[in-house]
Amino acid sequence: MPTLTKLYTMREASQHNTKDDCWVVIDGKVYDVSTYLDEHPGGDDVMVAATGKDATDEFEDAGHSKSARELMETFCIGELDPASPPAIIPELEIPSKKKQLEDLTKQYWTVPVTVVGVSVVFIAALYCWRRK
Ligand code: HEM
Repeated sequence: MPTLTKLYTMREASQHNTKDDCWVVIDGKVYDVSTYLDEHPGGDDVMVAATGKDATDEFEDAGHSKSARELMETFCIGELDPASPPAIIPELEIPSKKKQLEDLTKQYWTVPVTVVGVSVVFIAALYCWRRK
């Protein structure tokens, strides 16, 4: 009989990214390490920093022992949905054509308006000074 594994998307896993609620994704599996953070010999910060992405490389780079790997399995809550995107891609803000045009118009008007304004004040001051 096939085992029923709960599947999570990276987006879902990435929402658990605090010291009270921390999930890490290692080698396609999702681990809820919330209760282990305080005891983790590598510290809680590294674990929180490893959320929201595939942390396999970080995990392997730390050179975890066989017993660490066995302990790790006790925190496994499921697997990463293979159909979901492997990483969170921040939505790009594409400025609309109207906004681009507005910005450009603002830029082009600021300099001449400032120059004309300063010139008018200067000429007025000069005129007043000469009339004295
Ligand atoms: C379920 C996940 C994890 C478990 C159960 C776990 C467990 C452990 C254990 C037992 C050790 C002590 C050394 C050993 O026996 O290998 C350790 C050390 C360490 N872990 Fe983890 N770990 C996990 C995830 C991570 C992740 C995701 C990172 C990095 C992003 C990380 C970084 C480290 C580091 C840097 C050390 C070395 C600490 C030192 O020796 O100064 N661990 N971990």
